[in-house]
Amino acid sequence: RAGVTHHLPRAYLVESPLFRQKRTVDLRELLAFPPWSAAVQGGWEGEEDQEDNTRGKSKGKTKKGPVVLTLGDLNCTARCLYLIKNTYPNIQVNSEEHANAEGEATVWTRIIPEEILAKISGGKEVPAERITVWIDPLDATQEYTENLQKYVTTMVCVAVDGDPVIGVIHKPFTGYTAWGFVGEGSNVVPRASYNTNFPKVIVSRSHSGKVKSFVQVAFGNNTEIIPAGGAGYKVLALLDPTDEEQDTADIYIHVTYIKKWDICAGDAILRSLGGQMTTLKGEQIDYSGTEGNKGGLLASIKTDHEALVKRLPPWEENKQ
Ligand SMILES: Nc1ncnc2c1ncn2[C@@H]1O[C@H](COP(=O)(O)O)[C@@H](OP(=O)(O)O)[C@H]1O
Ligand SMILES: [Mg+2]
Ligand SMILES: [Mg+2]
Ligand SMILES: [Mg+2]
Repeated sequence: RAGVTHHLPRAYLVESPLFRQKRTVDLRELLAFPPWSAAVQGGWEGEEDQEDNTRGKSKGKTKKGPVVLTLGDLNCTARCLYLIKNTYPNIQVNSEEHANAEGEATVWTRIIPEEILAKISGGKEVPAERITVWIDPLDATQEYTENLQKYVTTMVCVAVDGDPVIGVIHKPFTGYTAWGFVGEGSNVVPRASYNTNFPKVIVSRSHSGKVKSFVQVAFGNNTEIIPAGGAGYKVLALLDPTDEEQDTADIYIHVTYIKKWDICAGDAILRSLGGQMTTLKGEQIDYSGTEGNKGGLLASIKTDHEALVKRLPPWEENKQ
């Protein structure tokens, strides 16, 4: 018996404020997470004044404000991982890029800015174990190397029990940011209407597989197909973002393998607006566990999504 006396009663631990603080997360804290909170709040102007100024160097000005160097976002990966893991060891963080976060001394104060407190009500406490964060510091890498900057985004997504809940898609070269919080709101809106009889379909330009014939079988040989880079960019094409450099489309289809950090943020934003992103068989995508999505993608909004799924030809994952 003597050996167990040093154990504190479990009830004591669970009631301890310290214990609770580390194990439940107010989801609004994650929307307000410092590396992207400036973007969520609508601008990068204050960025260089922030106490913690490691996010990225200003690379000159556009009429919409400073352009943030994409390398800064890669650097953010290390900080993001470190800050989240250090504060909430039980949150699962999956990021496309890995960097050594040693020596990162920044502290996350977890203060939620007034603007977010005003827009999103409380009661969003979730046990950390149920949260998975997906980070894509650079989406449309191929296009970035071709200097096609309009396609480039950085994305963050928070999933709870595998469901996408918060999504942020930021365009570092124009400073535009779209975010959505399922059940709470979004700073972006859908367009007034969508043509799904003869839809304009946006698809990958560099990982296309056999998407063209797939789309033509589904919607006809004259279907307008828009090849574009970036999964974040293609989701924004379904909405009405206040960003000039943006194609528009009625649906987004992807037929090859894709990773969950590429799609979770777009899925969350679409869901926050009543839209849907599913596999080509119409299944919800689970944003916990493994990083790959093998079922392809169909994204739509203000549309009978199931009816679209029915119009798609048979699809086999290993034939793309
Ligand atoms: N078949 C595939 N295998 C792995 N990643 C893929 C893929 N198809 C698309 N992706 C990734 O999904 C994102 C959007 O692709 P696309 O621009 O072709 O539509 C890109 O993310 P990254 O640029 O972050 O790597 C791309 O690498
Ligand atoms: Mg990649
Ligand atoms: Mg990506
Ligand atoms: Mg990437």
